[in-house]
Amino acid sequence: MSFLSVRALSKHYGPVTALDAVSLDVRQNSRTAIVGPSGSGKSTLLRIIAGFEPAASGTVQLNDEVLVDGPNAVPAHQRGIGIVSQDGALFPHLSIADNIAFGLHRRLPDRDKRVRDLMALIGLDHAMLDRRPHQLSGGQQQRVALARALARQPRLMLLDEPFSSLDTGLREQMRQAVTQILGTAGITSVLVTHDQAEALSFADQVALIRNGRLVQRGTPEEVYFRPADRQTALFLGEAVILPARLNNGTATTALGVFPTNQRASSGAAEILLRPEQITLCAPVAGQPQLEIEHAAFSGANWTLQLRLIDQPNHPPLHLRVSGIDMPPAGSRVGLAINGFAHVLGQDQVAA
Ligand SMILES: Nc1ncnc2c1ncn2[C@@H]1O[C@H](COP(=O)(O)OP(=O)(O)OP(=O)(O)O)[C@@H](O)[C@H]1O
Repeated sequence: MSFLSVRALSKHYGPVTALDAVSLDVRQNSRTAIVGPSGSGKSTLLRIIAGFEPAASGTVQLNDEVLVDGPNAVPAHQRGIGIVSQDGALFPHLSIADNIAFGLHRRLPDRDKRVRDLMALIGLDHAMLDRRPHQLSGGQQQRVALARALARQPRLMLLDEPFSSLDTGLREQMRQAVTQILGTAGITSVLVTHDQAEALSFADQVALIRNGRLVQRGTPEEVYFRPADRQTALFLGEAVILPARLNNGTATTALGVFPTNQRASSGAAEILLRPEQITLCAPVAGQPQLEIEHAAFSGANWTLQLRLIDQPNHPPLHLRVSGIDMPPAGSRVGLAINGFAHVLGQDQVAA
């Protein structure tokens, strides 16, 4: 049952088609991440849902209430939607308490208590209530922005790249904290990000947009291991993509014969393996053998360049693997493949 329903939403800026008939369903109490390259239309979609931008055509419904029907739209402040943007946009001249209370009615009897409860929810000390935003760290300011948006008890929370101004460690920490806060508050949320790892770890549904079109949506595991096409595969993470000949549920490739996730397909195709599916092993007679040409250590992983020994014309294979005892450059190895190779479709949208 869809809580937020977007149907055939289109938007043009002069000759630019920012959104081209995008449809998306979001379940209540779920977390959706909209991911895509820069300029793909993610923020435009979020801004139309929020009511900051009119649509050319299409509809948006929230809990069966029509918010957008072509150019007709319910005003943003009547939608019951909260939004947290990249910079948080706190009012610099107001205290933290007043920033959070901004959305609450002035005569609300338990106003102070609501503010204190929200401070507790976002994990900030009450002693910070009298400070101004510039006296807080970037991560703390983003928490306050979230508390301010939560104060209005929104039906839906929109998060527009809310972690992108934070540095890596804090980003991860904030992502976990926000996921937990939204879960505790039971609020349906939609996150826009161009960071695929962020999308995969935040959401229970990932929607991938390219050139204004929805290319794929599914669980993080579905879109990562079974991407719709080559571009999507490469966008969502590191990928080993190989030409293959399909037959009866197997793919014959330069690296060997693997089971595929599409029994019915046959003929020439490209298959995808994620680096996590590949491990190095001792060379096996009768199986393709490889030589390690370069091995670069980067802490948790090694990045290897491998040469197929019996196929001098085959391009080198680049692989990220983990391991403590890495054989030195020049060593011969074999590869073991875990799970299924995914058969890639044709790219859905021309680049
Ligand atoms: N106000 C505007 N006027 C003209 N063109 C716009 C406007 N806003 C967005 N666009 C164009 O619409 C397209 C989609 O932009 P949008 O901001 O939605 O992309 P995005 O996926 O959010 O990108 P980013 O990740 O860089 O923020 C882009 O080609 C952009 O240049």
